[in-house]
Amino acid sequence: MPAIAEPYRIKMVEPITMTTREQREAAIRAAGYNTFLLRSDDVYIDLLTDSGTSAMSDRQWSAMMMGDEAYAGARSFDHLVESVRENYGFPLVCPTHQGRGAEHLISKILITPGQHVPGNMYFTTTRVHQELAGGTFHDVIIDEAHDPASRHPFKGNVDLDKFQALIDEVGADQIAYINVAVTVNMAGGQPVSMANIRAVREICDRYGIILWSDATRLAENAWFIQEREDGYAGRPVAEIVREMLSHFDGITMSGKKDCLVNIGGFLAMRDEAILTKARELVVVYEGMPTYGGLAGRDLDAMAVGLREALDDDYLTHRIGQVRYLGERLQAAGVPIVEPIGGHAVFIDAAAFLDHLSQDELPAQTLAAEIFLDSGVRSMERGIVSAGRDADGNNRYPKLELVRLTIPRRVYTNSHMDVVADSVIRVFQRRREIQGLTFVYESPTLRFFTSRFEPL
Ligand SMILES: CC1=C(O)/C(=C\N=C(/Cc2ccc(O)c(F)c2)C(=O)O)C(COP(=O)(O)O)=CN1
Repeated sequence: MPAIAEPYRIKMVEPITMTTREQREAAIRAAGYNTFLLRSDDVYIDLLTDSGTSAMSDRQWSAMMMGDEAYAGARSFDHLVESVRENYGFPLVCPTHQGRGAEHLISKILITPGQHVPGNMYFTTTRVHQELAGGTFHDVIIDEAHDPASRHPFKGNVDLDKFQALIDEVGADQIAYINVAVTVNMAGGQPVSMANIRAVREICDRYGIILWSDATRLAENAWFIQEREDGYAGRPVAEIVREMLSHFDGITMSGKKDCLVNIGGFLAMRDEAILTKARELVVVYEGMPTYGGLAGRDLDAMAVGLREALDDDYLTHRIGQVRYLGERLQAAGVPIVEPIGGHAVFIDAAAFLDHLSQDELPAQTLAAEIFLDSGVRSMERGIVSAGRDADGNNRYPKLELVRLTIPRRVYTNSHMDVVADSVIRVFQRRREIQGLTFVYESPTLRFFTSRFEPL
């Protein structure tokens, strides 16, 4: 892909400082070898997450200054609704503090305890809210998604046979809804094709099953459709997003990704009955239906950001930057998930540290080693993130990954070079690296707060 310069100029900067090896050794020990527990000041280049870490534009900041902080019926809510209608095509919106707020509401609304919820690979907060509402998650993603080396162009696709088999097994009436994430975070930021979305829609129409989307990275998904799917070359991303979403009954949205804000989320839908239930619940868990746990200024920033995230030049640069980092690692022989995803480069930690067993926590170990080498923070997305099953046994995911997650409009390719050089240095001395073991294991979403020590 031709390198393009940032389609913006920088108007404000936040100084960052490089630490010493001694400072980093003390910091990672204090953090229990868990990058989630590091202090921001101890981190040089922060690739933990693209969630809430984007840089906002001058248009977003100025919209914030006009935020309406009325408790009820604020103009800011109207601005968000107008932006969702215009850009996503959904008439009804219920704001929440962030994506999991929306996941909480829709799980309670659509799931009757004992029902089943198929989806294209799990995501931690999505699955936990489905389970808390009494649902059982079933992974219906195509097999290629679980193979880091497979170059399938749409690894996020639903396996239609798996979906049909679940319907045949439990009955359509026992399927609360199917949740199609665009892109698929845990598979490596992998997209779903328009053809697959249409095919899932046809099955849902045949059986009367609700088709929902986790639209958190929908703009990046649309950019991959433009790049890879027949008939979409040259079509604006904004148009592709509208077509994608036209097939869904509604979405949960974490605005902290493809709406370019630091906090925010929402439910968007067509069915008034679902909105009515969402409004009954949102006042209990988030706030009035016109603010949903957010300040008016946050709603305005999200209304502007969701439109900016659909810009073709912005997306070509953003995805190009992720690809630049991935290609530098590939050139050095570092094993990564292919094709390179939209929001992150996912290192195949199992291949990288193939002398460690999964019980020696390769991804957790590698994330700590990269931080020790350079102060670059990444995230474990392997056995620790997968957690334990209902019987209390460790889940053993096929993907044991370290995610180098690129915030939007924050770093330059010079920072990407620092990251690549560090990962390559660690790769060159990988045989010296020993694993980690739990010293404290949190019972819920353990990757956030567990602590470890070297074996
Ligand atoms: C595809 C999807 C997400 O990626 C997502 C969040 N993502 C995060 C933050 C995070 C979440 C859960 C973790 O185990 C994790 F370690 C990191 C992330 O870094 O990727 C949410 C939830 O949106 P909320 O964060 O606005 O509530 C829903 N759907």
